[in-house]
Amino acid sequence: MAAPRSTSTRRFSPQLEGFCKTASALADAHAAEAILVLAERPLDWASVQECLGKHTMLVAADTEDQLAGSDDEEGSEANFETLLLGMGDAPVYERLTQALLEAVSEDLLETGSTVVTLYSSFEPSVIDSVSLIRLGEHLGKLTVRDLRQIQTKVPTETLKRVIDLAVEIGREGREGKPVGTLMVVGDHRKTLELSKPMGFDPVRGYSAAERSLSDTKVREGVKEIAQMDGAFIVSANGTVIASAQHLSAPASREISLSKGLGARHWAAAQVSRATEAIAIAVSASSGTVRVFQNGEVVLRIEPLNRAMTWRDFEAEADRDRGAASPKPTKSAKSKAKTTKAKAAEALPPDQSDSAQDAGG
Ligand SMILES: Nc1ncnc2c1ncn2[C@@H]1O[C@H](COP(=O)(O)OP(=O)(O)OP(=O)(O)O)[C@@H](O)[C@H]1O
Repeated sequence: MAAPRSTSTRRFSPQLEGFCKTASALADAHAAEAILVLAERPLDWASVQECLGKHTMLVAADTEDQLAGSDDEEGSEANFETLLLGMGDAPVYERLTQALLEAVSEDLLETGSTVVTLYSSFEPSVIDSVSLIRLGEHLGKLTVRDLRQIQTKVPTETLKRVIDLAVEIGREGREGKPVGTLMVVGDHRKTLELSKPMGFDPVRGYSAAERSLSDTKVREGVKEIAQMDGAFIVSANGTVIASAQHLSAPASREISLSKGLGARHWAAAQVSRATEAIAIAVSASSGTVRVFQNGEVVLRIEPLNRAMTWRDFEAEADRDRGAASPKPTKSAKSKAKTTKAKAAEALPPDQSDSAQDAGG
């Protein structure tokens, strides 16, 4: 049984109280759906909750320690919905964005919600800022990570085009039905060696110009073909080389994926591990787009209800990739479940021979 967590060291300072009251008033004035606290250390959650009042409350933090006592687990003094970010030194703007994306993907917030956020922007670990964020406007302009940080031989223009197409497929589906797909971009010769047609390939026999993703008609055709089983193979210059392909890259013990991701996502992870290609998986069930490189998710884009635009990240272009890279995220609650099922999760559905091997 978990011991009750002590709050004795967590002061509810007059400053924190002032910000909580301000956040609550702001949420009332703008009919905000929720108040999100981005915490850098555990707070006196009971007092924070009391002060924030009746609003839906979320707390996001980088580590489980920082979230301690905030959720509805035994021994907690509050019942915030918690979001574990694991983003280390990422700037507050990125962490807030990730927290909001996570909240949307966990169905804690709607994509069009208005949210009041409390966070620390000037003095580390001290809540000193409050913002009113309209998610529709904010998240529509963002991706979780800067595309340019994906270091690949595939030109950014091609990647952007394929990812935009994937996002459209995930968001729009086809004729009211959700559609998932898989696109593998770059290193197409090696990718072809690891694939075989699943049946009829609709792009076969067309000239390269007729298969170029720079052409709107080709992109529309890809959306049609995406309803079929299998993967697209796209060259670095944005030409569709093949479609409806079954990928069978070798399993790697380095790969582990979140629970709930099935054969399509395992195929994406494995082909990106076995080749220099970038694999882009669109989940039919959620519309989420995941970009895989070297067996890992390096970018995740949630299906927002409006067109995504790409920001210019000049200021961050030279930043060290590792330091700037948010780790894969998960809410604290789903993480607990994930840990229990770890061995099972680490295996692709069709490779259940050795949990230890695959879990790495
Ligand atoms: N190795 C593969 N190569 C190409 N396509 C594949 C492969 N494995 C699965 N797929 C495609 O993915 C589809 C969905 O499979 P599955 O439901 O197991 O994947 P998933 O990762 O759970 O994705 P989703 O979230 O879209 O359901 C399959 O019908 C098939 O079209």
